[in-house]
Amino acid sequence: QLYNETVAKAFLQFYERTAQVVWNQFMEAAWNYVTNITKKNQEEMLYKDVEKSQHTLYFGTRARLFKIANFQDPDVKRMLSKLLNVDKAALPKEELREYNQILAYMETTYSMAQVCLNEGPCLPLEPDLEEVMATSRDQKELLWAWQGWRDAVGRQLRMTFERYVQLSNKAAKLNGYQDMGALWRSKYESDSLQEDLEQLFQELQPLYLNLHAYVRRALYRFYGPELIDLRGPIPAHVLGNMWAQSWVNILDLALPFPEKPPEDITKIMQGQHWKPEKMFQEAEKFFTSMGMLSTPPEFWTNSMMERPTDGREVECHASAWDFYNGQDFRIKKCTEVTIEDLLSIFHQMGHIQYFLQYRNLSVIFRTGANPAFEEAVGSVVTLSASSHKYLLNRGLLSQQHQDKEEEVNFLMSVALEKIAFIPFAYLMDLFRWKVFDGTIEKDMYNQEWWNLRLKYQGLCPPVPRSEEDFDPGAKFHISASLPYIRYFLSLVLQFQFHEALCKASGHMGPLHRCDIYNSKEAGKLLEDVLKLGSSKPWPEVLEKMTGETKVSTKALMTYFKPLLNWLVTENVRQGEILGWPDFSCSFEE
Ligand SMILES: C[C@H](NC(=O)O)C(=O)O
Ligand SMILES: [Zn+2]
Repeated sequence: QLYNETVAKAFLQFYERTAQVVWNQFMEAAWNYVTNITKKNQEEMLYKDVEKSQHTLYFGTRARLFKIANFQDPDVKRMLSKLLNVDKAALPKEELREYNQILAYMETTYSMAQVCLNEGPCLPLEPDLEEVMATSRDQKELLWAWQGWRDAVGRQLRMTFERYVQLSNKAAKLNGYQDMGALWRSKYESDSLQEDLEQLFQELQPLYLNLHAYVRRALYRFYGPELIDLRGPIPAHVLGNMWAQSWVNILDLALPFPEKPPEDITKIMQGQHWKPEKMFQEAEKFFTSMGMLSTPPEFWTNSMMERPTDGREVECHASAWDFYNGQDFRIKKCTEVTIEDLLSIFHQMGHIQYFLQYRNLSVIFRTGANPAFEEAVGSVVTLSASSHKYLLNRGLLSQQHQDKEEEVNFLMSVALEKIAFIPFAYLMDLFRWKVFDGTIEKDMYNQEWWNLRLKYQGLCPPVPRSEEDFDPGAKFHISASLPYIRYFLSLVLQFQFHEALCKASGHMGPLHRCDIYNSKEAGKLLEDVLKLGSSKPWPEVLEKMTGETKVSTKALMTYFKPLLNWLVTENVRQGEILGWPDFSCSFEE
């Protein structure tokens, strides 16, 4: 028949040639906008977005004409089936324009928002408000930043978000999905995704509940009973982070052995006059030390490594960019010289390494095996980069070895970053899936958000919230319409990868002491996986790396075993209550 496999191959080649051009032009326009937010650049980006959608729709509708089921070549079948989902391009022209304007408005409102002091300067999120949340120990100042940020962002986005949900669902339905949450979940090619995720979450609960109880005690010691209820949720503004998604900045309050504080790597970096470019070079060097690919010259000339000082408005949230021409790859980050930013750069450089490894695949396959793989690549390297062995070897620590107690302190610092993150990363899309499927009605957005924050994270807002507020919008990924479950799955996956790569590198001893720097064997294993992009179903790719076809918490639990033992002993000694039976938030009394 007319649309046979031979025709399909020619069709896909035509797609390939045209997509590279159209996507590259869109990426350039989008980059120009987020690194110089002006009306003109927004218009240019919106125009290129329409062109990209027209291209997607043209090929998506024609892909439907092929009887894919009868085809032999697995790549042809997989490529054609991926073209069938045209996402927002399915919307009628006028609604697509409205949708793109809404997306730009939400993301820009977030990026431009500031909180103004009564008399004097207005502070942006990065680096100022994040610095306050990380370093202030004055709960009134923390509340000012926490509430100010939500007034400046969330409240402005509430109405727009309601329309965003409507148009998202309309686009999803036009692609044959129940709602946008179903379309987002389809990227994982699994009909048991939600059950599997819940299972992973349940397995990690003991670790989280013990950490939560222990940190609550530490905060109680510092802030006292008027702020902290030892049987209740923790107020969300005293955990060292604007969204309480990472608690690493309150390590000083929660150090298991305070008489053996870890060296302050940020101070050491600043003492050694590190600059942002050196931080990027350090991250690249990690990958080349494993025999993996180095970045092309364009990366160093075109990236935005610091917030510009020429008055330009930019989107500071860190991200890695593929320009789909096999040569141009960039990172955008408002870098500060801190260890937190160094590890964030390792994470972003992991995205770049993925882009480099799969750049010769069809554009259709130039994504991670699933979105969590993309996030796990950079994060698995940060597990080595934050190890004592690596930091010592790179001159960022001077103390030769860690004794048992210093090791518990180290594991606590990693847990405050990784374990604290688990329930946050899980609930972000639990919330949005329920918003998209209608379980959460628009006049319940904020109270349902805090119900989930209470249920999963054991947090309370520090002051009463209302439906005038829209606190979810105060998180980048919600204002930027970026799915988040990828970070939850990546949190588990990165330890599974770490275990496999450490084994390949010949590492002996505890998993948390492993550092795969300089390991060509680990590099080869990782490279063979990244080269596949999304050309194979991700269980096959996972099996290639780890020998397993399922995501498993085993490696994560192995990594943190010494800490969990210490936490359980400590919590029993203190008679801690795990969880928050006093579930009301203090101001409600
Ligand atoms: C974890 C996630 N990282 C990222 O966006 O790069 C975040 O910042 O919330
Ligand atoms: Zn990422």
